[in-house]
Amino acid sequence: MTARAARDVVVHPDATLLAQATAARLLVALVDAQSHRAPLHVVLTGGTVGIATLAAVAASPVRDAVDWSQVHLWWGDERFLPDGDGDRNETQARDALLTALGDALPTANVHPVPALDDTVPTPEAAAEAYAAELARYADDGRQVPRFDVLLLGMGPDGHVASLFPGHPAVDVDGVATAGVHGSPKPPPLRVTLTFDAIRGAREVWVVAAGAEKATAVASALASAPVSVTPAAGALGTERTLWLLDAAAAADLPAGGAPA
Ligand SMILES: O=C1O[C@H](COP(=O)(O)O)[C@@H](O)[C@H](O)[C@H]1O
Repeated sequence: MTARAARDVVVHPDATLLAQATAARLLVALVDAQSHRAPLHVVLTGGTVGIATLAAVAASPVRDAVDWSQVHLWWGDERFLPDGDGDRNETQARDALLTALGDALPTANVHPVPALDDTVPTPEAAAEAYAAELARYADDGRQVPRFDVLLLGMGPDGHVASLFPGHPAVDVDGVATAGVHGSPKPPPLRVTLTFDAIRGAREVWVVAAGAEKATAVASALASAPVSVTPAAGALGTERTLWLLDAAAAADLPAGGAPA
């Protein structure tokens, strides 16, 4: 399965509507997919719009149309901090959505990146343990499950997951995860999916809002080198979708983005 370089772009008026529309899109995508396959594997993102999207999922009555017992949740990246730290993407996702889903979402279906503790002292140890968990759900000789939807936020520098411009993790291949040191965005220690893992997803959705992201959005959609704008390398095998607010789309050519 080869990732496709063509990208679709949808622009919403503002960040609030972007999060609500992304939540609606995600819920319908899950309901549709559940009509013909199970279980589903969804990769969550941290970041401003990513967490607002999860909160919008929690607030939607359509969430009850999804059979959450057949949905597995993963993360595209994690800040390497102790369990329960408020800066962990997992903690924020639990607060925004997972707690609200309650018993509908079995605990065993939630696969956070291991947190910093005595048994997991380094990002590399967490990355290795997370890769092992991913491999448990993989088939067809793959390293990760066939993700149905993989959500990614994007930083103003063009990073996705914890793949930062010029950082070694951008070039890691052959493995599903990597430890990250010296992230330019705090905290410095992180764990990330690699591009190998991301590009195996059926659908990759990059969600970004705000004028400070406009330059990186335009760069990624013009297929800049991933060493410069990592988001350019975020591709799905069936679809790559960019979901933007008007401010983030401001530097795109009129009418959207080139493929
Ligand atoms: O640190 C992170 O940042 C990005 C983007 O965050 P945003 O607040 O600028 O939207 C996010 O995608 C990533 O998961 C997270 O770890």
